[in-house]
Amino acid sequence: MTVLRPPPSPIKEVPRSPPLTLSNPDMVASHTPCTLHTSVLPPELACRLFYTMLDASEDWKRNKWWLFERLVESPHRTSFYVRKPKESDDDPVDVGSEEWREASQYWYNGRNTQLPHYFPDVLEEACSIVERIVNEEMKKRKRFPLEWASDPSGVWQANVAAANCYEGAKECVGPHADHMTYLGPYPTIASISLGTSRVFRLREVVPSDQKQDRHAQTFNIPLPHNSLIIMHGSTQERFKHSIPPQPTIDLYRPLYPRAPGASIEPSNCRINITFRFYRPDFHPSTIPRCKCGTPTALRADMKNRQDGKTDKYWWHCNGAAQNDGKDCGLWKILDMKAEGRGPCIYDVGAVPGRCDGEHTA
Ligand SMILES: O=C(O)CCC(=O)C(=O)O
Ligand SMILES: [Fe+2]
Repeated sequence: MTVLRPPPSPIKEVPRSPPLTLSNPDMVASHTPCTLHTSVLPPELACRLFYTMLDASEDWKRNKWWLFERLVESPHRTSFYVRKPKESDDDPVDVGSEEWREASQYWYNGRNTQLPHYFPDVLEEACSIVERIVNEEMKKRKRFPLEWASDPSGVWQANVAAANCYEGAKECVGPHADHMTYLGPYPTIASISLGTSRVFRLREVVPSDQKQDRHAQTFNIPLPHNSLIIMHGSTQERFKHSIPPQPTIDLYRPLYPRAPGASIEPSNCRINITFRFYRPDFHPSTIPRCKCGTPTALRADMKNRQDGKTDKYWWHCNGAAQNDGKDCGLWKILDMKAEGRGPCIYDVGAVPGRCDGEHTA
């Protein structure tokens, strides 16, 4: 007897797109959930901030963590800053408190560190300008249901900054999405670049149920001195970002000398500062701990994205990074309501922009 079977369905060829360089703000906005802004600070301020952070970077550290029984070191130096509280702050960040020491320590993968520094004055000056640009941009964009609903005006403010120094063409940071432990879902992160131009690379994590239909594309965005890239809500949920090593870089020649009459020295360093808002409802005291006794880390379930409202996030043990590569294996789903977090855009309803959780770029 011959059994007739339908012919096997042909394996679908999914076309791959080559990496695309996004060389201007319009291209960045149309392919990614980020916006690019050039010449953001007055040139003298940008130069002064570059010199201040470059000098400070002598004391910045290379992060160290355990990876498969090997202690590895990050191929760049990093540091963490906390904004000085304003007199009008209801709930100021106290840089001296144990809780903020813990949050800062988290930036260094759980290693013991000194207290974080307050923003130097020049960083404060730059931060006010960056905040203005971020808020103008956010007014034009839809808001996501799980974003923090700060106050009815929806003003974004940075309360911490992480800084990185990449010396030469080979220093880099590998592909990652920023942990959301203190940022919460759909954070806005404003990232300024000073010094040598480097490529910022974005690559989408394609959800498991779309893998049959499409491949991720790599986007390369050259970030020149004094440019700002804003990673808007959904960037950390959908994309990994990196600063890849390059075969060569162009030296940066500052516009101004360090002091009047001094000669101008070209530099092979890039300074990056990411301004962030650590949400009060993700205060260090509220972060679940695991059996290792350390705060867990929060990350988005990038492969199983939902509708913006019911997206999944996981608290997971972060102990392995420092505990000889051993973790306690804890994975626990974030439950905003049960954990008493919010208010989110979704809770307050009437806010500027749309809040339908639909993704465009
Ligand atoms: O240097 C950059 O532009 C990216 C830095 C970064 O990804 C980070 O600090 O999380
Ligand atoms: Fe990052």
